[in-house]
Amino acid sequence: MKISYGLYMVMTNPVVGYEECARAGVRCGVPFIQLRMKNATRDEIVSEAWKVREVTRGTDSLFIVNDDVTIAKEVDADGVHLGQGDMSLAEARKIWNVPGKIFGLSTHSEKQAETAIDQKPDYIGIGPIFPTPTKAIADPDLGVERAGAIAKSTPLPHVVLGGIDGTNLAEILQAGAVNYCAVRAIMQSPEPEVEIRKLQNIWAEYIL
Ligand SMILES: Cc1ncc(COP(=O)(O)OP(=O)(O)O)c(N)n1
Ligand SMILES: Cc1ncsc1CCOP(=O)(O)O
Ligand SMILES: [Mg+2]
Repeated sequence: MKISYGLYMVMTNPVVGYEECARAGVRCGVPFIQLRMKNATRDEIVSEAWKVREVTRGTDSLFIVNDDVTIAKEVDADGVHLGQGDMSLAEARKIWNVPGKIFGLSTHSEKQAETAIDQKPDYIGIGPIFPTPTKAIADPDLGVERAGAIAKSTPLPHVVLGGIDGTNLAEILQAGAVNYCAVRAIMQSPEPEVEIRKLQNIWAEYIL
């Protein structure tokens, strides 16, 4: 799994719709595209998940389903992302025991990032960096320096998130993060491709 790639796109309520947003991500070569539909029925999620599966199949974009390993398995996604309050990675791996599938895990503190190592996720999420309305009950924000320090010290691949946009991405990279999600910054745009490319350009200028 790539370790330094920049943007990991999490799709929650994109104004252009999930399928179109996924197409924009694929056109931009975004390596991970996550479907994160909160407050939707299982049927609604499965229906969108199949569309995103078709859009991403055979492309450079891996398709990750949030929260529910049974949906990830049903639509033959490339991976699942689980939080501290979701099913454990061990349980999810029992349900979806297919080599090569990606299992991501959220962390919200130094301790959780440390504890994650034994669970052997393919990557960890680290956040939130800033307060965010995107997650209904978000953990306390870590701030830029603390999130960067966790990103630098963990031996696991990471992606930081929470309140990231074009105005603060550079300072977040400066603090030590390499990969990041920006949810509202992309989802609220009628032209997600434009926003994705802006973020990718900042990252490329900073990291490459
Ligand atoms: C890449 C990535 N990192 C963290 C999260 C958050 O997952 P979780 O803590 O389970 O919260 P919800 O997203 O389910 O509300 C994520 N989805 N993706
Ligand atoms: C799902 C999640 N987990 C921690 S912060 C977050 C949401 C980040 O969204 P935004 O980029 O809109 O602040
Ligand atoms: Mg979750």
